[in-house]
Amino acid sequence: MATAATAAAVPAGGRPYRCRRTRSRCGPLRLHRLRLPAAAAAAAAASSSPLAPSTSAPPPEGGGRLVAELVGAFNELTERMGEELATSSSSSLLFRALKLALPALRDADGGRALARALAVAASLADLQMDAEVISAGILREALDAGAVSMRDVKAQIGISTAHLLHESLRLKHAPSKLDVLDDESASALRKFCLTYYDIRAVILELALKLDMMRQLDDLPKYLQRIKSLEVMKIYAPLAHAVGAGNLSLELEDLSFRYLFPHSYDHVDQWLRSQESECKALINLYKEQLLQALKADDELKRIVQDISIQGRYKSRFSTMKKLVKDGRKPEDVKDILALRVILEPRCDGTSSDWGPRACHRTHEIIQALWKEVPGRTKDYISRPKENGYQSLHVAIDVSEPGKMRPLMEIQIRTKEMHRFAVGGDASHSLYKGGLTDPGEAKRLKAIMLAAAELAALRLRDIPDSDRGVGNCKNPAFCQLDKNGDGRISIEELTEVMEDLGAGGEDATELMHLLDANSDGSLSSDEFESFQRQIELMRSLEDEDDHYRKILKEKLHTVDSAGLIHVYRKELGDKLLVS
Ligand SMILES: Nc1nc2c(ncn2[C@@H]2O[C@H](COP(=O)(O)OP(=O)(O)OP(=O)(O)O)[C@@H](O)[C@H]2O)c(=O)[nH]1
Ligand SMILES: Nc1ncnc2c1ncn2[C@@H]1O[C@H](COP(=O)(O)OP(=O)(O)OP(=O)(O)O)[C@@H](O)[C@H]1O
Ligand SMILES: [Ca+2]
Ligand SMILES: [Ca+2]
Repeated sequence: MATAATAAAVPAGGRPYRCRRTRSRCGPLRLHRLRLPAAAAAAAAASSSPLAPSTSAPPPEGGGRLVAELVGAFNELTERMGEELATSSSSSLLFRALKLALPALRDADGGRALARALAVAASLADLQMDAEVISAGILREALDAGAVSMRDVKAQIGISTAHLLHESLRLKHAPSKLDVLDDESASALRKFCLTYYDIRAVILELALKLDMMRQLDDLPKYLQRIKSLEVMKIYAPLAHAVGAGNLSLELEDLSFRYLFPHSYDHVDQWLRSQESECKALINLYKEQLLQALKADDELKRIVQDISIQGRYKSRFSTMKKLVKDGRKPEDVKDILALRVILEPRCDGTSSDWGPRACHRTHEIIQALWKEVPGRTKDYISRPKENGYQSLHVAIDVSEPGKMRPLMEIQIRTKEMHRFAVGGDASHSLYKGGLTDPGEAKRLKAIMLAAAELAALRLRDIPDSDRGVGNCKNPAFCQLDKNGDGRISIEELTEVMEDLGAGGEDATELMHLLDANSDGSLSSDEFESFQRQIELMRSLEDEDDHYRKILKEKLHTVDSAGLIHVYRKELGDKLLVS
């Protein structure tokens, strides 16, 4: 079964993932517990992949394995956060949180607890949350499991992380305040959450809910439905309200799947049957349109920047359109979608350069593709009551003998886009169940204030020669405590002890990685170790990918095979008896 995570062709909102190092892991959330099997190490040594470690050292065991997990998880998180958020203070905070969580969770729930904690942290990093929120995400599972205490968190991580954890524990019980989960009480509860709880803790809770929804198969059916209902009524709209677009889409799709499995299957089958082709088309059209717009002389004169976003519609959003007014699938005009965002030149003397650029873009589109008559909406000439401005056209991308869903193109200026995302016509109002523009403004102000305060706490340590700009390899800098450019045996022993391993493990790891036998690790030696860790993690990802495919394939065989025949026969027989 396709997951909601695969539904969006291109991240619809939020910022794209950025890879600082030349690694291939900047994709959807996949963070796993690191295993270092001997076979994998042999594969690493034999591999011609550029990721293959230059050292043929066997993979570390015991405490060394914990260090490898620590470094792998740390690298992944800082990479997902992006360079400007991963300040020296943030790196240090994350490193400490991982050091506390790893030994506490390593063996809990067969390793799944650690994988869950890291997946939550990865979601938060993808949402571009700060290191305090991410560290709380790492530790929440350990706190729930009783493996660390609030006192540990306060002492070893800091008061801000402890506060977020405290808030998120309070939030966990918020739905129990309701007797019935109807629209009115759900809306009141959402408002309550956004008013009385720390907004960053709300976001942490959303990431935890996403993780819970991804594991829902493990729960009994009735719990699956109760949890899905809560997510549908409370958490998905909350995610829209705080602007966590992709997260809300996935929450919606997952809860849709558990609440209405038959309807979900219908929509899923229809969307899936054309998904890969349509996603490829979106990327192709995006490129074609960008080239055409950039080549146009008139546009060149009045516009200084053009960007295009694309997306494939989610399962739940499609279902809503289909049932809204009983329309046919071919009448849903935004299954494929592009959005052109134009930035008029600032030296423009004429104030209508924005609208002119949008209309010129429309003409170029008309020359390129087949516009569906009567489906164009010009909210630029006639803005919506809430002030929303954009020009919408529907394009028929079918070919002879090949019917396809329609493609919507939204054309707007950067200014109009800002308003559609954060102004009175904001997406949080449009989708987030907020009815009052004042409420959206209040939320935005709270968000900005929270970010400002967090930035004060998390900025680079002044006068530090180990700030982000000076530290090419943050994991190395965390281990090289005295900043002399080498990781000594004392430094390695210290981290081992923090992870609950002994000094002899440090000696063993040093022996394994110290290629020139000078008794310490240079940055080059450490980078070889990191490449090895990276390779192991990519093998794990592949394994995970294959496992998903096999699960799906084997399930298909099951339902068409003997078990299915048996079940049907039994059902038929019971019916006539
Ligand atoms: N942020 C924001 N986006 C909007 C608003 N109104 C419309 N949109 C976007 O524009 C798209 C299409 O809107 P319309 O062209 O008005 O279409 P519609 O009347 O919703 O028609 P159907 O898509 O056919 O149901 C929506 O799916 C949104 O993506 C708004 O007030 N705020
Ligand atoms: N034409 C488009 N091009 C690119 N992204 C879009 C386009 N239309 C919507 N999106 C984005 O895709 C995400 C999901 O949108 P979705 O289709 O569920 O709802 P919507 O288009 O905003 O509203 P509606 O339910 O009325 O269609 C949102 O982040 C939205 O901004
Ligand atoms: Ca050192
Ligand atoms: Ca050395």
